[in-house]
Amino acid sequence: MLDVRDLSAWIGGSHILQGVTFGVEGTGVTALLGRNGVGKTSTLRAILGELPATGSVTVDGEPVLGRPTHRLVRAGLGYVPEDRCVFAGLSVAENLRLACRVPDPDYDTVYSLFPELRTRARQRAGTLSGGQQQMVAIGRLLLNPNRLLLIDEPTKGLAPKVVAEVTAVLAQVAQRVPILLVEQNLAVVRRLAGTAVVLAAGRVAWQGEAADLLGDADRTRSLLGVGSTGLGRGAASDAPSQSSRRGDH
Ligand SMILES: Nc1ncnc2c1ncn2[C@@H]1O[C@H](COP(=O)(O)OP(=O)(O)OP(=O)(O)O)[C@@H](O)[C@H]1O
Repeated sequence: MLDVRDLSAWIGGSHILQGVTFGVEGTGVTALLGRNGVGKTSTLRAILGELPATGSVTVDGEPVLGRPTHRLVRAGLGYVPEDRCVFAGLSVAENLRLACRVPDPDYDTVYSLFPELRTRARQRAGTLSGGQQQMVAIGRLLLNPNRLLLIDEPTKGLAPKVVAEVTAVLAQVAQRVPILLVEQNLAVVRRLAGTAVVLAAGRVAWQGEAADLLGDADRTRSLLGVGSTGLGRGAASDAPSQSSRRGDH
């Protein structure tokens, strides 16, 4: 449903995306992977019109590259950036209400997936844990109809138990709407993704079935710089460079 072809973008004189080409199926989770700094976030931002880019991006055959971001969001591309962007000074209910763009927002789905958002409706979002803020960020997208969700590192910095909770919720969300997921935690990728696209130095270095990537330790190591052993152990056990990541609960 999403087709990205020859996407090219520059940031401050650096050629960050150098002809990225891949597709996203209309169901399930496609993981966008790669070592730090290879251009995963930039790819999402280019698709969404936040980063000027050349090439072609189509959604269900409709060209969207270069359209303003708000138009793409209205057309059904939902985005959860890495920093989640919840309004810290507003309550959970206010954060949700602000996101509504349709007359009949789907609170039933949101509250069935995230019961805590109802019980914490009056709590200021800034006082929520990282995992709860992630729920707000995903929940507010689901109030509106979506054709595709682009979610950037949703488990980054979260405690293992919370990673497992967020992962379980994403699995449920993926049954309703396809997800393009940037994720460093390979246990999460293994649990969620049917397809994987691996970037290296601004290009697609590999794409195929996620199980084929993660089942091949040498390939995983050469493409991602991490081993694939023990992937089933715990949700946070395989993230590279976790020592440099922020602790959060
Ligand atoms: N605003 C910016 N100014 C300068 N350089 C940038 C900016 N944004 C990204 N870059 C550079 O572009 C490259 C790609 O960044 P990007 O965030 O897309 O990578 P990534 O694969 O998502 O990395 P990570 O896994 O660390 O989040 C990196 O080298 C990064 O330093």
